[in-house]
Amino acid sequence: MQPRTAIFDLDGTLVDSAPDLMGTLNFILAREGLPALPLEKAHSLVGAGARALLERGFAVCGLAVEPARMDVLFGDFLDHYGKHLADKTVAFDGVEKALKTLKARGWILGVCTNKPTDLSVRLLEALRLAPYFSAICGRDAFAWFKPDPRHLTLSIEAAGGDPAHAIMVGDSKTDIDTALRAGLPSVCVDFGYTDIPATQLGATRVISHFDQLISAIDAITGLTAQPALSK
Ligand SMILES: O=C(O)COP(=O)(O)O
Ligand SMILES: [Mg+2]
Repeated sequence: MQPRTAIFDLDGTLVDSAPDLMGTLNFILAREGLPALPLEKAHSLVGAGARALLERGFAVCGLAVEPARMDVLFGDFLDHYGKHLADKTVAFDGVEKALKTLKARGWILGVCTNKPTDLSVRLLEALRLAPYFSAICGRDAFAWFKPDPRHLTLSIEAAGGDPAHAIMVGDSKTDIDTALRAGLPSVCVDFGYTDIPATQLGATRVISHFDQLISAIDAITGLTAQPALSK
């Protein structure tokens, strides 16, 4: 059988990174004399990359920032976050067990995230998850990024997989839209960072814990096998 590829989103899917992302956002806001935003705000702020997080954070505080000033703040954000990216961030429960099981079954694994590639690699290394992945492709890895489907299809190819035999696992509208545009099935976790309920995003399957990932994937691969079986 053709090896299959599972591509994972990072923030809100594999890792609960909100405490460190929001910690850095609040560090920048405090420096600008603005009040801290609560951790729960991560649901509406995280998902489109660090720059969007920063811009959205200032917008929530009612402040429009000039692009040139935003460039400087973004540099400061990356600098601070880079030093704190694994302070409080942990993998979601059951992640490593699920990755191990998929690997043992011969699946190719990869990451497709809107986080910068270098930070994504460093975070996954700090959490000892990097060795599971054949490719870790951030927002800057290609000329396109999620929800552009080429970020996903190129990540699959970078991992050595075939987009015709792949699935996306994510937590947000961005991830599921990307999978839909690429014509791929998807699994959406319902514990990530999104204001829209996971069940409303159009994913093929929704899971509430990584312990449910393997059966969700089995159901999807069973579904994709059905047309061939009925021929
Ligand atoms: O950090 C972000 O805003 C996005 O990251 P994700 O694509 O891994 O969810
Ligand atoms: Mg995410």
